[in-house]
Amino acid sequence: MSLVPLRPELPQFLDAYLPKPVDARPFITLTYAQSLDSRISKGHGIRTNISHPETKTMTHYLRYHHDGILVGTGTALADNPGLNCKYLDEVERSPRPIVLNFSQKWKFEGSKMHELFLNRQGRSPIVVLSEEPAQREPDVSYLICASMDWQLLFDRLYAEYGLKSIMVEGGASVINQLLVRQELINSLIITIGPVYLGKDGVQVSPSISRELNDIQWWKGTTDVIMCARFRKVLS
Ligand SMILES: NC(=O)C1=CN([C@@H]2O[C@H](COP(=O)(O)OP(=O)(O)OC[C@H]3O[C@@H](n4cnc5c(N)ncnc54)[C@H](O)[C@@H]3O)[C@@H](O)[C@H]2O)C=CC1
Ligand SMILES: Nc1nc(O)c(N)c(N[C@@H]2O[C@H](COP(=O)(O)O)[C@@H](O)[C@H]2O)n1
Repeated sequence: MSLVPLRPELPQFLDAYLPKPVDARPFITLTYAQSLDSRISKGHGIRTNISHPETKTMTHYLRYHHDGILVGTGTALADNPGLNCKYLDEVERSPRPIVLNFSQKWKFEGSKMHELFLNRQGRSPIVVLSEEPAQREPDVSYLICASMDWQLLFDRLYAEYGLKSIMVEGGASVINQLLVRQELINSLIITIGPVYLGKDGVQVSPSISRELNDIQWWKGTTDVIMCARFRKVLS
C-alpha cells in the first residue's frame, strides 16, 4: 500500500502534540481511529478500516515522529499489522514495534512485521511477557516484566531500549486502560470516521469520566482529527 500525500496543513496542526523531550521517561502519544459510536473495529479479531487515506497518511507521519509503537496481543493477532512507517519510506524512521504478548500467542515468524523486517522495510519487535518465552525467536528482543505496570514498562523501554517517544495504537483493552492513566499520556490524537460500527463493535471508553485540555480539531475530506491533552487531576 502506498500512501496519499500528507495534507499540507497537518504538520503545523500536529506540531504542538508531537513528542518533546520529557524528564527521563518516554513521551507517550495515545492515538487511534474510532467510529461515531466510539468503536475501533467491527468486532474482536476483525481488522476494520475507519480512516480515510489522508488520515492514514497522518498516522504514518506520527509513526515517523516516534521511536516506538505499542499494541496489545489482540491487535497483533487480529490485524497482523506492519507497524512500520511508510511516510517518506525511510526504514530507519520506522518506530520499534512493541507487542504486549503475555499470552505468548503472537509469533513474529510469519507475521507482516517479520516480512517487513526481512525486506528492510520495518524494525524487529520488542515483545513484552511475564516470563522467559517457551521458545525464543531470532531477532526478537524480549522484555520480561514479572507483573504488568504501565509506568514501569514505559520507564524500562526508555532506560533499556532508548525509546524517547512511544505511540500507543491499541487495541481497545490497551486504550481503555490508558484512558484512565492520564498522568502517563502526553498527547491524545484521535481520528473520527463517519461510520457507526454498531453494538458488536469493539468499544473504547474509559471506566470513569475524563476531561481534556488544549483541544484542536482538523477537518479533512471525510474524517476529523482531535488533538488534546488530559486535564491534570489536582491532588
Ligand atoms: N481503529 C484503530 O485505530 C485500532 C483498532 N484496533 C482493533 O482493536 C481490536 C483489538 O482490541 P482488543 O481485543 O481489546 O486487544 P488489544 O490489542 O488491546 O490486546 C489485548 C491483549 O493484550 C494483552 N494486554 C493488554 N493489556 C495488558 C496488561 N495490562 N497486562 C498484560 N497483558 C495485557 C492481553 O493479552 C490482552 O488480552 C482489533 O479488532 C483491532 O482491529 C486496534 C488498534 C487500533
Ligand atoms: N489510523 C488507523 N486507522 C484505522 O482505520 C485503523 N484500523 C488503524 N488501525 C491501526 O493500524 C494498524 C495497522 O497498521 P499497518 O497498516 O498494518 O502498519 C492496526 O493494527 C491498528 O493498530 N489505524
